Amino acid sequence: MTNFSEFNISESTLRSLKRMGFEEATPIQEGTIKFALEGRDIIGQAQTGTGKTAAFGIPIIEKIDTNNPDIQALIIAPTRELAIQVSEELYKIGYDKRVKILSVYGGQDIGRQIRALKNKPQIIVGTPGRIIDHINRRTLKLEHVQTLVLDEADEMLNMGFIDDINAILEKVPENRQMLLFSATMPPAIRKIATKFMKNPKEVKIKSKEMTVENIEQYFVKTQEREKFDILTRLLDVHQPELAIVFGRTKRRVDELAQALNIRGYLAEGIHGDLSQSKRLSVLRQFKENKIDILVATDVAARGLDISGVSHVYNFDIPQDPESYVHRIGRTGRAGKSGLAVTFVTPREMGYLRIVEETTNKRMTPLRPPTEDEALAGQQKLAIEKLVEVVQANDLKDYRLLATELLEDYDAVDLIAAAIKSFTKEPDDTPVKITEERPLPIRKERSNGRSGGRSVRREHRGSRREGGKKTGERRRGRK
Ligand SMILES: Nc1ncnc2c1ncn2[C@@H]1O[C@H](COP(=O)(O)OP(=O)(O)OP(=O)(O)O)[C@@H](O)[C@H]1O
Ligand SMILES: [Mg+2]
Repeated sequence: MTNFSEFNISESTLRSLKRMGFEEATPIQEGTIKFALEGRDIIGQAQTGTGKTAAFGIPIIEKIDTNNPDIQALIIAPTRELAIQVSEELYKIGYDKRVKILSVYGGQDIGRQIRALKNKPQIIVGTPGRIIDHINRRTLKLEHVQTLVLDEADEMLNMGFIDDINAILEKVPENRQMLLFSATMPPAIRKIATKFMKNPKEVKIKSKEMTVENIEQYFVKTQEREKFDILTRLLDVHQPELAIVFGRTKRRVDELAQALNIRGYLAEGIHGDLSQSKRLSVLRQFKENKIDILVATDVAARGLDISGVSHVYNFDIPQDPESYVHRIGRTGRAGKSGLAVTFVTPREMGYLRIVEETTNKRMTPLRPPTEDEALAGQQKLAIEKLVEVVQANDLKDYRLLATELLEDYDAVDLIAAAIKSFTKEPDDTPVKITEERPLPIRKERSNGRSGGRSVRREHRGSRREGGKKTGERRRGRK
């Protein structure tokens, strides 16, 4: 690995990187920064959580002329959450150089964005729909853009943003540099890329598997109606630091979040029908550990970087292997370890095999924990909490009471009672989870890795979230 100081980058950026704790470049950064600085178009593919944001962010910051008030770089991302996250990372990289960055996305007051645009940002990070909106209002001038980035390019095309992206491309100078990044690059996107790009340099970080090694991957074969109890037992045994549970539909996510709360877990759902402010507040609560479990549709999968996510549960197996890669990639980021469990009904085993074929990695079958094992998991946590209280050494006001109690009761009974009261015992309060129809029966992909696209489109309607309430357009869906 190369230390950032060995790249041809400025002192100010090096200082910012150092403050961020970045010392060595990750492989994708090492493979792309030099070419990006030279002005080459790039198609960059590397596993989830391996620093693709900085791979385009560092050269962009380097190239910004801070004396020039024009918008010099435009980054397009599929969701607002991601647009915000990318702008934050760029802000950090450009901190010492004092680069001005603005994010624009649907759901946020446009007047406020228009005022912020007057403040002459040099980099814009935005979602396609809102960028188009600003172009139409003539509040966003892109004629001096030198670098254009599509983060999660394949997802934006899947979401039907191709017309929007075409329209945006028409507004940026033809001789701009274009950078395309994602962990998955299905052949269709390469084809489109070559249409838009000039002699792109393809940088693919070679690895045996498409998913990172440090994620342990399991599957549980189970009937639909048993999934929820298995999930709660797994949560009890695993005791995740933070977990994401993915569900197939918005209804599923709402029901799961509610059911988890009924059973005593701190969970919140996130999906495209929620208001912008609700989505952001849920995400903030999750980042601040005020909730332990985020229940999400694929909306939360792409690109989000939340430290502390130790476990990912696919309550429903995703319909296409790319989604799987991005979903489980929310854990095991930046070299940390993670664990992913995918639930699969017997009829859906074909999908599991397709995922494995694509990722080139087999999932280990996992036996669902028993109720006793779940209880043992919770008791272990209770003991940890109890010991923490003891170690905090702040029991002065309780010692006398304890001594008095010990005159009447047995010491072991008292401790057992304390553990019991700290233990979240398995709970079978009835919950409502509407059964999802299993995915249509599928045989293994016949033509290897490249056949996913058409299948993905067919079932689009049932999986994807509509953009109606979100102010984002999703065209191109027939
Ligand atoms: N050189 C580095 N040294 C240390 N940490 C890094 C480095 N580069 C990036 N990171 C950190 O690694 C994490 C993952 O980076 P990033 O979000 O860019 O991954 P990604 O490749 O875009 O993943 P995804 O495919 O999920 O979008 C972030 O927290 C980021 O700050
Ligand atoms: Mg990313």
